[in-house]
Amino acid sequence: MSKRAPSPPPQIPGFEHLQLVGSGGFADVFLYQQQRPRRRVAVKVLLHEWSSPGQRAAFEGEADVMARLSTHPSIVTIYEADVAPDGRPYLAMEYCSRPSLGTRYRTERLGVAESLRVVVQIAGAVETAHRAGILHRDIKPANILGTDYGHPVLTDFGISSTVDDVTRAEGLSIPWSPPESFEEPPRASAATDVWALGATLYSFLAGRSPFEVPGGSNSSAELVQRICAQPLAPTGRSDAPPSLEMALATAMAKNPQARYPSVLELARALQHVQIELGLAVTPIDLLDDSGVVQDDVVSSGDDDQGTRLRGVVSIDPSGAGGARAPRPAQGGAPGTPGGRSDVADPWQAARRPGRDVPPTFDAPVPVAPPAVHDDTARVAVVEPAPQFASSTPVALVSAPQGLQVPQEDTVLRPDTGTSAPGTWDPGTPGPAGGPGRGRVVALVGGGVAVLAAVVVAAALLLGGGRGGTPDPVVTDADGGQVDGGGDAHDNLGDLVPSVRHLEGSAYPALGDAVFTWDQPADSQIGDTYAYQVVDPTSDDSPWVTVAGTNVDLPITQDPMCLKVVVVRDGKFSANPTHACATAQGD
Ligand SMILES: Nc1ncnc2c1ncn2[C@@H]1O[C@H](COP(=O)(O)OP(=O)(O)OP(=O)(O)O)[C@@H](O)[C@H]1O
Repeated sequence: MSKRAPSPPPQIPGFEHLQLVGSGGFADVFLYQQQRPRRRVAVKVLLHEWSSPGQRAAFEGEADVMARLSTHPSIVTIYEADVAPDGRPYLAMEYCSRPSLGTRYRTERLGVAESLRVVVQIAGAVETAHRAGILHRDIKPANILGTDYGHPVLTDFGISSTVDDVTRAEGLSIPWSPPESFEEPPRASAATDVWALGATLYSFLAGRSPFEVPGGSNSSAELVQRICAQPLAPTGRSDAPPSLEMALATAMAKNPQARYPSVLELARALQHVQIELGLAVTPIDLLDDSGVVQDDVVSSGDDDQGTRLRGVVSIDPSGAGGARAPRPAQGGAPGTPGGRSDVADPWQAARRPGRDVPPTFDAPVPVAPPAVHDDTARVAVVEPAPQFASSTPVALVSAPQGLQVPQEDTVLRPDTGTSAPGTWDPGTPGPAGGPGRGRVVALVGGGVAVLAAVVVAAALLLGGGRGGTPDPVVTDADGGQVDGGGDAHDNLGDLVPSVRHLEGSAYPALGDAVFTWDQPADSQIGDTYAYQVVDPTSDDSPWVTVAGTNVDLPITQDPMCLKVVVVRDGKFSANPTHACATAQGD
């Protein structure tokens, strides 16, 4: 936490100051009452020292990007951006009344189910940003806020990048930063966010950041050294399956090329874990089939946009449609994320669909929930119901005695290297002349050299999921399928198609219901199916795999409704087919 005193709240016409919410490295956040419309808003005010005319111009550009992204359900909503009468730029945004994940993961034992759900939701936000050409670069628990409705929302999209001095704007939060952030010059790409999101999930599960030693010394220098040179330890959660530990190890591979090639791929792997655990599969919210969120956001060649700094970088949105493929960045040198080759990277090859092992479904048996299922964030759900904050009490656990919590704030890089303002291509080293890493880098020393050798075996063992968004196929009132359950097409790349013609007949007198369905149009040898009885009071009914195309079930609900997916090579239909059984007379 910042040790400085908060700045005075500015007088803002149309807003009435209520109280301080918190202080960060670059800004203070205040709660204001907006007059028209009347609502509470969080106002983030840049400190005076960051408020030069150029910085204000940068701020406006950044606010525009933020506002566009903020239509995403997992990105904080921006209401307006302006300059207060005292000269400080401010952003008025949705006030998130729930505690941030940064607070929660230190004080609660977050369940596996909730942790997965939150991270998959946030992954949709990050992937959306990537497709718009924006890297977040400061993903961490504290930057995931909780809305009034308990939804997790990502914030802090490069607020520090609104400053037109790259050297000063350059920031990072060490516990969640990947090794390449500490190189000289630093490198940033989508892989940076993949690591940070993985590190965030790890933090939720472990109750500490990944390279923090409980009770030990956790200085920034020691953290950097461990991040760069030490293998990632398992979370230690008995309820985290090996596939989840493997997903974390892959997301946080030292070598950026050994990580998931996109945040979307990480999210899919986590969906796969959800399936394995019998949990509801959290949708990945993306905008459209093309993957292009905005057509006029930063694109390659924006080097002259000097006011857009580190948070707004050009990546190739055109790669988004084929989201499984690694995103080629422009001009990246061989061996850098931008220069990585789809062919030359054995780790990416190992992750390709069809080569993932092991498949999740291999026998027609119920997939049991985890033995220790401590997710208390159960709420009545409508399909699907991503919730983030617990509506029921959770066990509070105190921080271990003697724990030295590392510096979690976004910190400026401690150097005075010259630099030119502007965007930078994530496929190339950092901003021109790059801000030096000073002491941080010096501490890293040769540690980075060992990166490629560490942890990469994880990729070979990866069984990451490749499932899609489980929007159910709509059924009519009689339980008949409206959509027809044909081949699915969504925004997640190539997909396993859906079953067709799912129909159910309930026989109350006999106490059972029979569901039948047809194979997908392009059925393949080895296809199996999984079904889930829809329970309106729970989101974690088990998925059960079957080889055939019908199932006879005892009636446990009225009506009896079923979701069915095709299971192919460990992947599953992007769109589960959904139908309710029609009651028969006899
Ligand atoms: N929209 C919001 N609603 C409620 N609280 C918010 C909102 N935005 C930020 N905050 C809170 O205000 C405080 C300051 O946020 P800010 O983003 O400036 O800094 P930070 O993320 O804590 O630090 P840094 O960005 O320097 O790492 C944090 O406690 C954060 O949770």
